[in-house]
Amino acid sequence: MRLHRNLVFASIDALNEIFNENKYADKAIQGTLKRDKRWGARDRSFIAEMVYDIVRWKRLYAEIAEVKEPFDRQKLFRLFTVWATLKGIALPDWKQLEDTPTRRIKGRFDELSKIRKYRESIPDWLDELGQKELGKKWDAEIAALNVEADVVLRTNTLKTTPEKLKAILFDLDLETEPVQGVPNALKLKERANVFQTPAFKDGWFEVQDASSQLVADFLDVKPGMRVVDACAGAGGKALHLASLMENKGQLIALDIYANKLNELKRRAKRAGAFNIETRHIDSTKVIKKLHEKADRVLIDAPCSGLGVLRRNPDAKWKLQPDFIENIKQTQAEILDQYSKMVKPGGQLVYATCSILPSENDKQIKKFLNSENGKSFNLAKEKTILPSKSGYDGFYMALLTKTE
Ligand SMILES: C[S@@+](CC[C@H](N)C(=O)[O-])C[C@H]1O[C@@H](n2cnc3c(N)ncnc32)[C@H](O)[C@@H]1O
Repeated sequence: MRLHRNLVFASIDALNEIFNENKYADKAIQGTLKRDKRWGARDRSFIAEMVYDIVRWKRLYAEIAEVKEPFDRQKLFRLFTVWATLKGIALPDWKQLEDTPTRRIKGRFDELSKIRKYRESIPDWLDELGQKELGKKWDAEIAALNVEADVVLRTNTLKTTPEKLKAILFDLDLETEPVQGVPNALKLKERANVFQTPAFKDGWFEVQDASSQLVADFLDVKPGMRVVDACAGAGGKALHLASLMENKGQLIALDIYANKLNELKRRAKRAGAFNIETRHIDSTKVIKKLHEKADRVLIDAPCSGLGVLRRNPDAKWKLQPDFIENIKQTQAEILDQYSKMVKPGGQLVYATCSILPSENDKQIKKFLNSENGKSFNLAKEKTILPSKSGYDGFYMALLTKTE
């Protein structure tokens, strides 16, 4: 592979924005890719791959390169030389790359790979937390969370079928395959930007990981029901729920952020999902008005996001232990208060994209032992681990409220 100067320099700029200006990796990459219209698909994937890799392996590469934060441009180039050397890419004779000790890089990589926190490139606190929560399973999970995620589509059954979607994408040279156990999912055989396709613009599919697609199914909604999606955000699961409800009945999408609900409305229009009503949670009244009114409630709770590190590698560096402690408190409060919206005999799903038991089954156990939780029974629960499934880490529990 020949390294192109403008692509490498643009990637270094993106890394500077991520590490020194606190930008999210996906936003920094998106902005960088817009810079030069002449860049083709290969150039774009080079930038995305290199930047994501260096973000993902920041700690390991910095140890190998013997550089400490803050990373000025010279240090960023040293991280880049580690990346290129480990990938077996011949380095050009640019002055920024002079005196790269290639053999030493490989030696240090072998040495540091013996220690998990370096091998998996994670902060000390995260390694300790993972070990404490998952014990022997942590090794395999953190390794799986460092693998680049597949692109999975969810067919919008309000507009088409997986078979038709597969055929339409095939005509665009986008090959897909079904995902076992996830009926409306199609996995891309090769990464591609699917957002430019007419099928996406016409609302035939959404990009949604296979594990995430199991959440709406878990709630067992039926057309004509009143369903509340209590933490709807920009609506990934709400759109899925609307399609399972065949646009019949009422789907009330709540969130504390109005801007996310606006995005949901935009997506719903594209998807042809007409039974969604958004309500901004700007006071406790919004929840009180819905007490005992819903056949089904989905709590897709705010969480650490540790199950989706594959697609957000910079979360390793942005997450803090305090945030996780606070979010657990929020999860408990949400379960306590929002469960009141379920009708007697109705059902509730609590879900997270975390692999930590303290955010998942332990949170549910605590709720079931609380005053409000006493009227619920655990019908079933599912923990999806990335090492076993190959998809994102998720947890979901279905609770039934007594009549
Ligand atoms: C995991 S995300 C939801 C993702 C969304 N359901 C989807 O499928 O695209 C959690 C959401 O909870 C929202 N949230 C945080 N605190 C909340 C609260 N107290 N009440 C309701 N929503 C809350 C966040 O704004 C965020 O959109």
